[in-house]
Amino acid sequence: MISDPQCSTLPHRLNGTNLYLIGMMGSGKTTTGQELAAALGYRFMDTDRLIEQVAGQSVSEIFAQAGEATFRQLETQVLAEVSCYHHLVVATGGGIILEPMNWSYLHHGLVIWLKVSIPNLVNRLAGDTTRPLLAHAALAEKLTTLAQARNEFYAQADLTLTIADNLRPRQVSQAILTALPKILRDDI
Ligand SMILES: Nc1ncnc2c1ncn2[C@@H]1O[C@H](COP(=O)(O)OP(=O)(O)OP(=O)(O)O)[C@@H](O)[C@H]1O
Ligand SMILES: O=C(O)C1=C[C@@H](O)[C@@H](O)[C@H](O)C1
Repeated sequence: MISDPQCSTLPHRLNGTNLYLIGMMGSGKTTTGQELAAALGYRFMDTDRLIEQVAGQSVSEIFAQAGEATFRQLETQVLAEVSCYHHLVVATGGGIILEPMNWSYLHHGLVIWLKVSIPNLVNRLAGDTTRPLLAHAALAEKLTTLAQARNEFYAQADLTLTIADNLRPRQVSQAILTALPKILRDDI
């Protein structure tokens, strides 16, 4: 539940507007998104998990068997469907920001960038084998290269939250709740 009285009118002011979390792999979109959804009384969805349900395969299997281009098509298809609903917190795939068409769906809601330092991402993702773009690569170097190519797209978010390395998921969620009123638009 929302504990800060300043944020207690937030669910009403949001009026069901979806919140889309964007950011690098490991930035905490899923973990934080679940906290945020619970605090707002929203449903939580994760585009990677929805793609896996549609395809009947894991993200790694889709990349290996059908290739990244097919994964990206599925990602756009899933995002288009998700954007038809409301009262959702959506954890998006790290690369969803690369496809211009995806922004037309993301902008149906409010877009929040979880900006996490590369060393912190490395700590979180070391040993994780579920992210195909990080397989067979030196983790810090690969994450740095991806971030350099993507940060200009992540920066198109409505809200950027720079996450201190020691901030727990619940504190990140609380920081989003505190910052959201400042970016609420009149047209939502
Ligand atoms: N604030 C946090 N503090 C410490 N660990 C965290 C925090 N947020 C997430 N983590 C951990 O980092 C890992 C990655 O988190 P998560 O899966 O939520 O990231 P993600 O952004 O959804 O990644 P992806 O885009 O690859 O699915 C998990 O092990 C999670 O427990
Ligand atoms: O950053 C990326 O491009 C990706 C992130 C993951 O969430 C998955 O969407 C997939 O592994 C690709």
